[in-house]
Amino acid sequence: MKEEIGEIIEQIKVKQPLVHNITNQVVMNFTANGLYAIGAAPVMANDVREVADMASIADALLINIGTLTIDQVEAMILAGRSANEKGIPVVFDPVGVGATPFRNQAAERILNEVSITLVRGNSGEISQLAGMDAEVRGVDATGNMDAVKIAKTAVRKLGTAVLVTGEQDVIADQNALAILSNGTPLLTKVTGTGCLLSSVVAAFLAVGKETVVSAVAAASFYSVAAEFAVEKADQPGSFQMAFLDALSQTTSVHVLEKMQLEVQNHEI
Ligand SMILES: Nc1ncnc2c1ncn2[C@@H]1O[C@H](COP(=O)(O)OP(=O)(O)OP(=O)(O)O)[C@@H](O)[C@H]1O
Ligand SMILES: Cc1ncsc1CCO
Ligand SMILES: [Mg+2]
Repeated sequence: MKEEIGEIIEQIKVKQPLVHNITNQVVMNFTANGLYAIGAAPVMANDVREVADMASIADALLINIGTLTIDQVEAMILAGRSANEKGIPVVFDPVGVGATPFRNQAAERILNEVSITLVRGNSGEISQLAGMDAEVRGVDATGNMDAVKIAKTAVRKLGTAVLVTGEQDVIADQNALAILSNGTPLLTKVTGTGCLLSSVVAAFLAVGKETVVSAVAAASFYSVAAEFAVEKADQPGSFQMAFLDALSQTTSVHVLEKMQLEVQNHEI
C-alpha cells in the first residue's frame, strides 16, 4: 500500500482536484485555505439553484452538516445525486449527528438518497450512525470508544467506506481495515480540523483509484503534517497557521518515513 500512498500524495499537486464543499459556516475559510495548501482547489456553493451544476464540474463533493439548515438538506441531496450521475466521489461528514433529531433525520435522508463513497466522523458520530450507544456532546465525541469496533459496525450498517478519527484513525471498507497512529492532540483544540480532513479526503479520492488506500493516504498525510506543525507552534492560534504551512510543505517522502500504519486485509 505504501507505494500507492506516495503516488497519490504526489498526484494531488499535479492534478489539483476541484472539491465542491457544502459545509458549515464555522469552517468554510479554514477549509478553502487547507485545500489550497495541499495543492487542491476549493469551491463553496450552497444554493439549490446551482449545486447540481457545480457538483457536475467538480472532481469530488463534500457534504458536511455542521450548521445545517432545511434548504441545505435539499441542496446536499441535489448535489449528491449530480455527483453520483457523474461518478465523482462523495464524502459525508455527519457533524454532530446524535445531538438533535433534525440532524439525525437529515443524515438518514442523505445516506438513503445519495450514494456516499466514504463517511468521515469522530467516534461519537460514526457510532451514532452505526446504531451503537454514542456519546456526542455538541460536535465533539466524548468517552473512550473502540474505534475499530465502531468502524467495522459502521461499514456493515452503512455499506460505505468509513474513516473514524480520534487518537488513532481507523479506515475501513468491506475488505480492508487500517489503523493510523500519527497526529497530535492539539488538532482537537482548533475547530474544523476534522471538517478540513473530510475535504482533504475528498480531494484524495478524486486522485486515487481505491477508496481505502486514498483515505489512508489523506489521513496519514494530514497527521504527519500536524506532527511537523506542532514542532513549530504548540499553542492553538499559532498551531493553526503552522498547520496550514505544514500542509503545503509535507511531501510523500516525509509521510512514508513517519507514517505509523497497521493494515488488516479480510472481510469485515
Ligand atoms: N487524541 C488525539 N491525538 C492525535 N490526533 C488526534 C486526536 N484526536 C483527534 N485527532 C486528529 O484530529 C483530527 C480531527 O479529528 P476529530 O476526531 O477531532 O474530528 P472532529 O471531532 O470531527 O473535529 P471537528 O468537528 O472540529 O472538525 C484528525 O486528523 C484526528 O486524527
Ligand atoms: C463548532 C461547530 N459547531 C457546528 S459545526 C462546528 C465546527 C466543527 O465541527
Ligand atoms: Mg466533526
